[in-house]
Amino acid sequence: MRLLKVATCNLNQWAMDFDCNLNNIKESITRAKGAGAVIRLGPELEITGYGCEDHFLELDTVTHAWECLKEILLGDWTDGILCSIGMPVIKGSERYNCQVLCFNRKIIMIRPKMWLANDGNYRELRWFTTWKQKDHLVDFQLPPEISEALSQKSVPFGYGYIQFLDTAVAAEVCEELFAPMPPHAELALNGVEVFMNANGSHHQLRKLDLRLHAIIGATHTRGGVYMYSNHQGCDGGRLYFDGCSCVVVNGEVVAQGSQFSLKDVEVVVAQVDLDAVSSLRGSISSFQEQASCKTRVSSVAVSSNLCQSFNLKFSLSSPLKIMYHSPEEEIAFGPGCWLWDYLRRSGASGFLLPLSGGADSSSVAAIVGCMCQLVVKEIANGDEQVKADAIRIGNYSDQQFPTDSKEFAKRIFYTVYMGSENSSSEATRMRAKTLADEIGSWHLDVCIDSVVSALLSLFQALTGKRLRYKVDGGSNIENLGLQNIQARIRMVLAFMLASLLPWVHNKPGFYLVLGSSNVDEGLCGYLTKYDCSSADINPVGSISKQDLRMFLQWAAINLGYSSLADIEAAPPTAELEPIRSNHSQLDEVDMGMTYEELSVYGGLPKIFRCGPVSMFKNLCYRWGATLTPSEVAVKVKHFFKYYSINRHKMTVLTPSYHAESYSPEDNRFDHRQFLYNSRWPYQFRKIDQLVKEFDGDKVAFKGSVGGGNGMGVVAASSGGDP
Ligand SMILES: Nc1ncnc2c1ncn2[C@@H]1O[C@H](COP(=O)(O)OP(=O)(O)OC[C@H]2O[C@@H]([n+]3cccc(C(=O)O)c3)[C@H](O)[C@@H]2O)[C@@H](O)[C@H]1O
Ligand SMILES: Nc1ncnc2c1ncn2[C@@H]1O[C@H](COP(=O)(O)OP(=O)(O)OP(=O)(O)O)[C@@H](O)[C@H]1O
Ligand SMILES: NC(=O)CC[C@H](N)C(=O)O
Repeated sequence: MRLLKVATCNLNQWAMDFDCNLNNIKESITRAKGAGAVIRLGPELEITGYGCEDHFLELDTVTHAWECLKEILLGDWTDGILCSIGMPVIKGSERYNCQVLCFNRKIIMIRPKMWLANDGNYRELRWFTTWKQKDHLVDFQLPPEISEALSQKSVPFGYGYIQFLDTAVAAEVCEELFAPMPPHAELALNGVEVFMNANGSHHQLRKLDLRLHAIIGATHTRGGVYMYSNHQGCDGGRLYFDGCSCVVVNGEVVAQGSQFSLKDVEVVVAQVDLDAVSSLRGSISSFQEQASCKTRVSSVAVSSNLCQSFNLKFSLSSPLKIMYHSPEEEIAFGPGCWLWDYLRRSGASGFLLPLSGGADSSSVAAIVGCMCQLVVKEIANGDEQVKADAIRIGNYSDQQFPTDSKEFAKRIFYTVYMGSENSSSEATRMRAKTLADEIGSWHLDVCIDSVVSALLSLFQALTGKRLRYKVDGGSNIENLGLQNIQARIRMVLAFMLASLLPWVHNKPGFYLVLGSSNVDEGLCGYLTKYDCSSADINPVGSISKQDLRMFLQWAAINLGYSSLADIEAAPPTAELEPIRSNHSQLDEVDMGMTYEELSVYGGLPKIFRCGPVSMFKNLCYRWGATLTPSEVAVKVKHFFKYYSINRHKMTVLTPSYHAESYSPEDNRFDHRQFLYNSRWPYQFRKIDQLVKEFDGDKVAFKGSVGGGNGMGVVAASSGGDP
């Protein structure tokens, strides 16, 4: 037997905070060594933080990374343990995203990333170059101060592996795992038994499965020990890196770290037998055949052993049942942990939320409540960092600290119901108050009518015109104007209260304003620009209404906020128009589309890259059992009209937690123009031609393809005629 103890970790790094990052790295190595591990893997670009973005273009960033690495190498951290440390490295004039492999106070090899992540949220090619010289390792001259301090002039740089006396170990950097031809296949044929994958991978609802499938697939049929390390937390942007560092042996998970946590450092250790890898490989004839004619990959020899031989002090890690969170839990814990990092790092003293008693703002309130519950639980588990942060944010004195989530919420969370004559239905007012009581927030109930009427009087004095709602005989313009005044006043009041309420209550600092518009409203623009959707941050901005409603049902039971069940059951309404016996304002009626339809529309342009015409064709298949092509055409045109006239609103969307692959967020994710010809003359004409062709025959497009979410199957090959 060749027994090996390995450690990987989740680290909560913060882009550009070198002290924080270095401390976490040192702590993780200390814990890995304490557990007896001989390999320690850390996440991608862990010294700088993954999300430094254009700071990577600054030479300072790379210099500071070397300074931190020097500090690690000058101490005893790497004694007897192979450490993979992620950082940027400049070689000649190019900058590479690297795993620096260190052992016994020396750098053994530098492995630059060969396939960069450059889609969706990722744009690594803006800062890094891919390493292309796959066939040999080159000599890298260490920067003079490093070289002097380590008494080491140069180090092998490039694609290759480290050959120890008793095993071979290689790095595979994040995206490389997901590439069509991942390096681990060739490395396995070259005898590499242990793979170290450093990641910067973000949370997205229902995504973990894809990641684990790739890791399991990497070693299932070709054998190997696959170590995966990821960041965990908000490192300064919209993404939440969702940990899940793990170790997989021959396709089975034997150690798995948490996906969501408030911890700064979590070390995951596994004890494995490398003979299980060689034995599996020896039993697969095709592996043997391909290995016998492999392309040789370069290696660096290290004359040390990593493994122990058979002994009874060493137990082997057994295969685990993989831990998956439900999507509802993902919504509670991902945004909850992201909010905590944001709060503790922003210097704010809490959050303020305009709480309407509707589904969206109530979801945000529940997520803050969940955050408070997580904080109290983590303190009870003995986490000193969370305790110190909570004492500072909650302004506790005399050795006090949070022990009850409602008491903690009272200190750090204001909720404000801002009723107007249209929204003061007793039902929504009471829903907001009951929920606030359940969560424990400091709740205020304000009437904004006097401010609204002051503005209307000013307008009348200025123009001589008095505005009327449509139900009172006013025009569309008046109707919208009246709604938007209320909506925007709420935003102004929210910011005023967030900055001044702490002063009123003798608390230090300021509160962050939370927004709560959801992804569907963003897509079709059903929100007032610069209203309460304009806040400091928004934890649900890329979550669909459908998912939020599921979350509310779950949270009513699992977070103990039972009033959320009533909130979920109420029909969504903006409550900006007067309620009359023959008129009440409902979102879906106002928008001319349902939230269910919006969830479908959302996926087609972004995930499946459909323009209006292929969206029409795909929906003919999906909805053909119940709608004629001309009815589908009307819906598609309606969506694209509102999508395009309101796209400008996405440019000022409040920074939101990224949770969905169809987020329309314009700043970092879904890059599109914001001035459109909203008549789409060319595309709509094409749709009309198709409608004429098919409606003429009265062909019903029966047999919706795919089922399930139904958008994938046909859309992926978009363009096929129905
Ligand atoms: N192409 C363009 N590029 C840049 N900016 C452009 C623009 N076109 C208009 N604009 C600007 O946008 C303005 C129009 O947008 P906006 O002021 O939002 O107003 P608008 O989109 O006309 O109305 C807001 C809509 O949101 C609905 N709503 C529903 C539920 C809740 C809430 C709520 O807020 O609570 C609102 C409300 O019923 C209404 O349908 C224009 O006055 C102009 O300033
Ligand atoms: N009466 C109110 N009191 C406090 N805040 C409000 C009120 N009405 C609206 N808001 C705030 O403005 C945001 C946008 O209002 P809108 O009517 O579009 O609600 P929504 O997006 O359907 O959200 P919700 O489901 O929370 O009502 C709300 O999420 C809420 O934060
Ligand atoms: N940093 C990366 O290479 C990201 C890889 C991949 N797109 C992920 O989300 O995991």
